[in-house]
Amino acid sequence: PVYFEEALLHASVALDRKLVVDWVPSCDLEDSAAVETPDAYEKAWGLLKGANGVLVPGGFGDRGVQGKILAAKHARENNVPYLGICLGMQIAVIEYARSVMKLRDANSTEFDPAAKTPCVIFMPEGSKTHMGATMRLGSRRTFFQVNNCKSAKLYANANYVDERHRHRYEVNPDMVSEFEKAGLSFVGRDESGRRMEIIELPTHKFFVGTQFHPEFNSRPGKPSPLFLGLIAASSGQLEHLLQRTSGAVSSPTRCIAGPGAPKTKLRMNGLVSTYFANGSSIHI
Ligand SMILES: NC(=O)CC[C@H](N)C(=O)O
Repeated sequence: PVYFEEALLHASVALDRKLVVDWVPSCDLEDSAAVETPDAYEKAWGLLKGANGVLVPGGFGDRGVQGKILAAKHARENNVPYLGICLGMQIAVIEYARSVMKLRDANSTEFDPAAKTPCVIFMPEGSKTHMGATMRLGSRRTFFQVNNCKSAKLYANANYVDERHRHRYEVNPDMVSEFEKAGLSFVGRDESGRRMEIIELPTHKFFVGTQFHPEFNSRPGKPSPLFLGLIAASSGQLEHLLQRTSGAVSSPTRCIAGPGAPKTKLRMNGLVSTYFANGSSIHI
């Protein structure tokens, strides 16, 4: 979780906004919590609904997954900026399949090995390419498929970007065209074109999911482009930022208020899980 908070901070400092991070245990958003722990349920939904942006980070196992799906749905339906990282991208895909495409059985085979509509699947070649290890790890290249999407603009219209990975499952490549027909764009892919790396909802203010972990490459003074996008979208500065990063504005104007300008309090929420523990812990 340290990486996420630091990446959020790097981006907030660059955009001159005060960051308020509320960690929401995703289990508390689930229907069962309304009955079993009503106070926690009220609190979790209050934080989520009050947030200017939502981050759902990575995780393993199925604990708290339903709560994360509800958070992605809330962000998607209410035009709240959303960044889903790794598992956070996979659950956004599952949510889209279930809610928008009416594929009620859609799931990841990580959570249900017998899923009738497996929209996220175990990477078949993982074990072969990594000498017995099943995790796809380390820096890999993502190629942008289109240059007018938000993430390509945030990465300064690069043709490709190298970011770090840590996963065993991936979007089912056989369902990609079905998703794209239903409006979900897969704007970044690996060199084969079969492995999905970045999703976007073009009609949404900022709804982005990445199979990679952009937080690992964020540094003070050199924030992750996608975290900048999340914070900018959460504080009404995305258009200006995109003009700057995509080169439409040539002079290096700051996209934010200068020193002494009043600060906007940015309240963000997220849901999260830590990397190694299961899904229900805390976050932004
Ligand atoms: N780091 C992650 O979020 C991993 C996501 C998922 N559990 C996978 O293995 O693909």
